[in-house]
Order: sequence, then C-alpha cells, then structure tokens
Amino acid sequence: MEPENVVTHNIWLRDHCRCPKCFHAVTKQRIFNTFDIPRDIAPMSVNAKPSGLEVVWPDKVSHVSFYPWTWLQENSYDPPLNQHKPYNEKILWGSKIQKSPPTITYEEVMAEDQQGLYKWLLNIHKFGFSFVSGVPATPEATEELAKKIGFIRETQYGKFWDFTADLAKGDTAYTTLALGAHTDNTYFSDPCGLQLFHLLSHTDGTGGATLLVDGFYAASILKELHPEAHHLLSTIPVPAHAAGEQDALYTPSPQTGYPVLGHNTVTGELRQVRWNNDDRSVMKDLSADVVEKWYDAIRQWNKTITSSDSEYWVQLQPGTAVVIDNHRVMHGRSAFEGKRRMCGAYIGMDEYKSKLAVLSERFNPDKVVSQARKGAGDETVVNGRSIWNCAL
Ligand SMILES: C[N+](C)(C)CCCC[C@H](N)C(=O)O
Ligand SMILES: O=C(O)CCC(=O)C(=O)O
Ligand SMILES: [Fe+2]
Repeated sequence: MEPENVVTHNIWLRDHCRCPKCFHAVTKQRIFNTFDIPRDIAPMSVNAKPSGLEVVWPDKVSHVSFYPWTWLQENSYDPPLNQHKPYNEKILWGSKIQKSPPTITYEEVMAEDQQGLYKWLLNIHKFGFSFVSGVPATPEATEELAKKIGFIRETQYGKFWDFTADLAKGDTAYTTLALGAHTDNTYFSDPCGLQLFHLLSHTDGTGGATLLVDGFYAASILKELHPEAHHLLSTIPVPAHAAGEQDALYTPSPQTGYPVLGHNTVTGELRQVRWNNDDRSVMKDLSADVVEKWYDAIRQWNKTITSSDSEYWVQLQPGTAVVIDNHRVMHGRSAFEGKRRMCGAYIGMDEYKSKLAVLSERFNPDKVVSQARKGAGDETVVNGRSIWNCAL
C-alpha cells in the first residue's frame, strides 16, 4: 500500500538506490560514490508503478532506480512512519514476575528448526531475561547452549567460565560474599550484552540464591517518583575499574565512565543500565555542589532496586540456566557457605541482536526492523494507485 504524502529529497533517494550497480547484491554494501551525486540532482522522470516508485536519473548513463512502496514506507523520514513499532514491546516487571517467569526448555532451544531459539531470544528481548530448563548439568552442554546465540565473548575472566569461591580470579564473584544487584563490565567501554549462568552444584552449605532486578522497571519508577534523582543518574558519569588481576587494569573510555542510566540520544528512550556499586571507582569528577545530591540520588536508586517490589529472588538449581540482558536486568546473589560451582558465559550485545534479527527475518519477515538487506527487487505487489507525492 503506497504511503500517502511521504516526502523524500532527491539526493536522499539517489543515495539510497538499491540497484545492483549501487548496492552490492551479496554484501549489501553501497558500491557507488555518494559524493558523485550533484547537490541539486533532479530526476528526468518519475513513475508510480504498482509495486513501487521508478525514478530515472540524469547520471552519465541515465540511471534507473526502483523503490518498493514497502521500502519507502519502512524508511520514510518525513513523516517518520515507523519510528515506534508496537511490535517487539518490552515488558517491564517487578517481583511478581516470579509467578510466571519467562522460560523455555533446552530441547526447544536446541531443536534444529531454531523456532525455540527464536522464542528464547524473544523472551530475552521482551523481559530482559529467560530461564532454560532441562539443561544437562554440565559445562559442555551449557557452553553449547550459549553458542546457539552467538560466539562467546572472551574477557580477562576467560571464555566460558566455570567458577567457585576460590579467588581464582581477582573478583568478589569468586568468593562467598553476597553481591548486590549489578550489571557486569561497567569498567568496559562496551559491557557484554548477555550473561548466561548455570549453577552446576552446591554442597555442604546454603545460600547463593540469585537476584534479578529489571533496571528498566526501576528506572521508570525513579523517573516517576524522583525525577531529580533520575536526571542525575542519567547525566553524571560513573567511573569503574576491574583491577583485581595483576595483568589486567580495565577502565572504560572515557575514563570518567558513563551515567547509570544511558539514553538513546535520538529518541530519548532508556537503552542501558550500568550499575555496579562495588566496581565503582573514586568519584573524582563530581562538582562540589552536586556531591550530596548525587549521593541522595544513588540512595534513592538503591532503595528502588532493593525494594520487595523490585527484587526477584530465585534459587537456581542444576539443570536450569538463566540468560540475562546485561544492559537492562541486574543480577546479584546472597552470601553462601559450602562448595558452589557456577558456570556460564558472556555474549556480545551485537551478536545477540544479530541472531534475533536473522531469526526475525526468517520467522517474522513482515516485522523485520532492519532494512540492511532490503534492496531493489524486493518488490511487493501492492494495489497500485499513484497517490504518491514526493518532492523529487
Ligand atoms: C566472569 N564472571 C561472570 C564469573 C564474573 C566476573 C566478575 C564480574 C565483575 N565484578 C563485574 O561485575 O563485571
Ligand atoms: O555467583 C553468582 O551467582 C553470580 C556472581 C556474579 O555476579 C557474576 O559472576 O557476574
Ligand atoms: Fe555479576
């Protein structure tokens, strides 16, 4: 269906020609020089065809471009027609999620047809975490499960981790201490995207329960009830470090760090929570007049994320893994005694999003958000009426 009154600019249209001469059919990369387009380019002719718009340009050899209506609909910027698609909604949650936490079986996820894998990733996209039940309680099966999403992200802690409280690595995760709700890797410029945990065993002691908190839910409450605190957490950068390994000293670039609540600079939407009070470095860039207000703000934040309404405590069991969106959901654990063996891995955010996009292309083609692969020839038959009005 042709979008009505969509306006585009000549230079924009020419730059986005998707014919095989301008857009590599295999690599999906632009293969012509944008800067050869004359600033005042105008078409020689424009034709509204049933499945899209055909434009003839006065290039050296008159160049014909074709823009499927659906492609123009997806990419219209004036007006932006698809900015906030209702599809793929995130569902914020508090402690009541314990009634029916998102979960899927290992068998479904590992199935050849990848439908289960897609369902698992949709769970993570919607809720920021998902359990996987029926996982063989071995590091090998857990690693294989992680790799269904994408390659594992290696860090100073290794690739696939299998750890206990033996300080094998210089971090309190390798102790029996309680860990408050946090996101990992605040000392990296780009914290890992997903974090997968699978408790393999816990003997001779109790404790070590897992805590999950939806940082997006907590931020929405803070914004509503304590806007000043929300503003400070959205603007004051927080430095962090990982300095427990002799041969590693990580701090983010810029070293001043990033705000606790990171927002999309175009849409203003919350896009990342970065919070780990234990890994936070010296706050040496606070201005004197902000110090007390900032501490009040993080106190309010802490009160929100440690409230009974926000905290979801769950005792992991061998056989049930949990994967967490480390840009949204915080995790923690209670102190414990005895021998506790946990394994898991980090997956990069881009690897996770890529797998979700590829599976969406396959299982939900009409809802695919990414336009990267839509090129000329993706003609979709539409009921052709030339109601098209573009300023060409
Ligand atoms: C590798 N493993 C996940 C076991 C723990 C790594 C240490 C986590 C670190 N304190 C942070 O919050 O990033
Ligand atoms: O031991 C746990 O349950 C999790 C510890 C932790 O926060 C981590 O490994 O990142
Ligand atoms: Fe952690």
